[in-house]
Amino acid sequence: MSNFSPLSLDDVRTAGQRLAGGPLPADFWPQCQTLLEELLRWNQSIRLVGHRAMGEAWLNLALDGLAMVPLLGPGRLLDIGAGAGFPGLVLALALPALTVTMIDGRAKKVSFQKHAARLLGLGSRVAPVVGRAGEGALAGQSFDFVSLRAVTDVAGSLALARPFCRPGGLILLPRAQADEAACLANGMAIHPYELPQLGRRLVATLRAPA
Ligand SMILES: C[S@@+](CC[C@H](N)C(=O)[O-])C[C@H]1O[C@@H](n2cnc3c(N)ncnc32)[C@H](O)[C@@H]1O
Repeated sequence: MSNFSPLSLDDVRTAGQRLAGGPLPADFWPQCQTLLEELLRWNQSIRLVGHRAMGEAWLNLALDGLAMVPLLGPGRLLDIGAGAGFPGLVLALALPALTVTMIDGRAKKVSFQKHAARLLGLGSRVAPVVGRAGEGALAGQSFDFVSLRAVTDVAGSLALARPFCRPGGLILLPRAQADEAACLANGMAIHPYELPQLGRRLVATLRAPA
């Protein structure tokens, strides 16, 4: 996106540390750089994401994913509609005690998830799945955390997430500021954050009854 000011790696790290709310693994930044470079390289021949430049990818994919870190802990995360692996892969890199299942209906996107997981040495901590949640895929499985970013509206996201969230588990929806009213109307808690150049966004959460 041409109207983005260039971001230095220092700017990115400072913002990312603030969003994550605590220390990240020592190899997080170089691993994330490798992930985004590989994504943009694949994206030249197979359209996976709308972003074309590194600055945009750092902001929208990496930093935006880090905003969920303070709300997560050890356990199992299901990222529904993860696309090329976002936020799932960023969260797997940021949180070594988290295992991440990513599901998407588009096989080409899941191929990239598998390739990136191998490249980054994420091994058995990451499980990429081709399929559509709500249509039988992963039926009967339950997770400590369920996230959906940019998949469908708030009520539709909650309907997709609920069957996969264990009692007492947490559903997380990273959303635009404009969705705050819809999140509140669905009984969700709001966790606002600020992205450099992109402004205020939020992660809305809903705790499943224990
Ligand atoms: C706009 S993309 C967002 C991808 C990623 N979450 C991100 O933020 O970059 C939405 C993705 O959701 C996937 N999707 C939509 N409904 C789905 C469902 N029921 N199960 C699995 N994937 C779904 C689509 O295939 C698409 O890749």
